[in-house]
Amino acid sequence: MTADLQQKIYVAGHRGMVGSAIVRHLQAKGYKNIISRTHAELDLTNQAAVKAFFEREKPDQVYFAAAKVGGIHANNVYSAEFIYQNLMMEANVIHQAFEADVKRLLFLGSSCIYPKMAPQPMNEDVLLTGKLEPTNEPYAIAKIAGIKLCESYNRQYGQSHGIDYRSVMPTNLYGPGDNYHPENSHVLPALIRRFHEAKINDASEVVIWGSGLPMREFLYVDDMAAASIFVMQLDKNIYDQQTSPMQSHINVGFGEDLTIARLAEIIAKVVGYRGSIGYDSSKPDGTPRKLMDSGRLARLGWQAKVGLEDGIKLAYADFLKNYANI
Ligand SMILES: NC(=O)C1=CN([C@@H]2O[C@H](COP(=O)(O)OP(=O)(O)OC[C@H]3O[C@@H](n4cnc5c(N)ncnc54)[C@H](OP(=O)(O)O)[C@@H]3O)[C@@H](O)[C@H]2O)C=CC1
Ligand SMILES: C[C@H]1O[C@H](OP(=O)(O)OP(=O)(O)OC[C@H]2O[C@@H](n3cnc4c(=O)[nH]c(N)nc43)[C@H](O)[C@@H]2O)[C@@H](O)[C@@H](O)C1=O
Repeated sequence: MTADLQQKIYVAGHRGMVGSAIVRHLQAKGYKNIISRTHAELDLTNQAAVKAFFEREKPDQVYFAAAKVGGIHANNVYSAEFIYQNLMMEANVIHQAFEADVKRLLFLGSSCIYPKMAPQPMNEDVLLTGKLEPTNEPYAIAKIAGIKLCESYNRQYGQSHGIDYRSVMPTNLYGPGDNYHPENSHVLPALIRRFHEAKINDASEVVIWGSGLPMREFLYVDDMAAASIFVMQLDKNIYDQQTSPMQSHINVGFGEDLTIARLAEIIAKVVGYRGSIGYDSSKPDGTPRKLMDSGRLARLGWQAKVGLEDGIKLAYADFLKNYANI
C-alpha cells in the first residue's frame, strides 16, 4: 500500500502502552490525520456511541489497540469484565468500521489464544487445536472472536466492499506507558516496581509469584508498534500469500523466551537490587510456556530490534521518570 500521509487513521486505545507507541510511530512517519478518543469521550463497549463516532468520522484505517488488559491475576479475578468488555469492543468497532466503509483495520489479539499445551514454538496453525489456559480463557475466547470477526467480514464482504481486516498476535509486551499496578499488571512491570521499591526500602527479599519456572517471551512496545504498522501496510497479495481466509492472523514475537526466575534476575540487576529473591507458590504459574513462532512475520520481512536487557533499561528509565512516586 502506498503511504498516503493524509489518510485518516483512527487509533483506538491511543493512551494505552501500545496505542500510544503506534501514534508515535505514525507521527514519526509523517501521518498528519490521526484521530483518537479517550475512554471517557468514547466508551467502545457502547454500541450507539461507536456507531455515531464511525458515521461522523469515517476513518480510512483503524488500529484497534483498545482492550481490557491485565496480567494473570486480573484476568483470573475479573473474568466477566475481560470477556464482556472485549467482546463488546470488538463487535462494535469491527462492525461499525465495516458499516462506515473502513477499508483497512488491524486488530491486536494476544498469544494467549493458543492452547495451554501447544507444541513450542507455537505457529499460527495451532489455534483452536486444544484447551486454553484457565486463568485467561475468557480473555482468550474474546481475542479469538476478534480474529474470527475480521476473517468473517473479509470472507463475506472482502471482494464486494474492498475491505481487508488483519490481525496480529503479540507476545507479552513491555515498555514506556506500561501498567505498574501492584496486582493487576503483567509480570515485567510488576517486577520493575517491586524491585525498585525493595531497593529504595532496603528490603532483604523480593517475592515473585508462582514457581519461577514458567517461560515467557517479551517484546519491547516500540517493536510491536513498528510491526503493527508494517503488517497494516503490507501489500494485499503479499499478505495473502502468507495467510489464508480462515487463518489470517500473524504472530509478533521476539524469538526467544526465558524463565520468570531468570527475568527476575535481569530486572534486579537493571534496577540495582542486591537482596534475595523468594517465590510464593500460592500464586498461579499460568501457561508453562508460550513461545511464538514468528516465522510468518519474518518471511514477510520484519523482525524485532530491541534486546530484552536494553528494553528493560528503557522501561525502567520511563518508570523512574513517570511512575516512581505512584
Ligand atoms: N500488554 C501486553 O503485554 C499485551 C497486550 N496485548 C494487546 O495489545 C493491545 C494493547 O494493549 P496495551 O496497550 O498493553 O493495553 P493498555 O491497558 O495499556 O491500553 C488499553 C487501552 O484501551 C482503552 N480502553 C479500554 N477499555 C476501553 C473502552 N471500553 N472504551 C474505550 N477505550 C478503552 C484504555 O483506556 P483506559 O485506560 O482509559 O481504560 C487504554 O487506553 C490490547 O489489545 C491487548 O490485548 C496483547 C498481548 C500482550
Ligand atoms: C500477556 C498475557 O498476560 C497474561 O498471561 P501471563 O503471561 O501469564 O501474564 P503475567 O505477565 O501476569 O504473568 C507471567 C508469569 O509471571 C509470574 N509472575 C511472577 N511474579 C509476578 C507478578 O508480580 N505479577 C504478575 N502479573 N506475574 C508474576 C506469573 O505467575 C506468571 O507465571 C494473561 O492474563 C494473558 O491474557 C496475556 O495475554
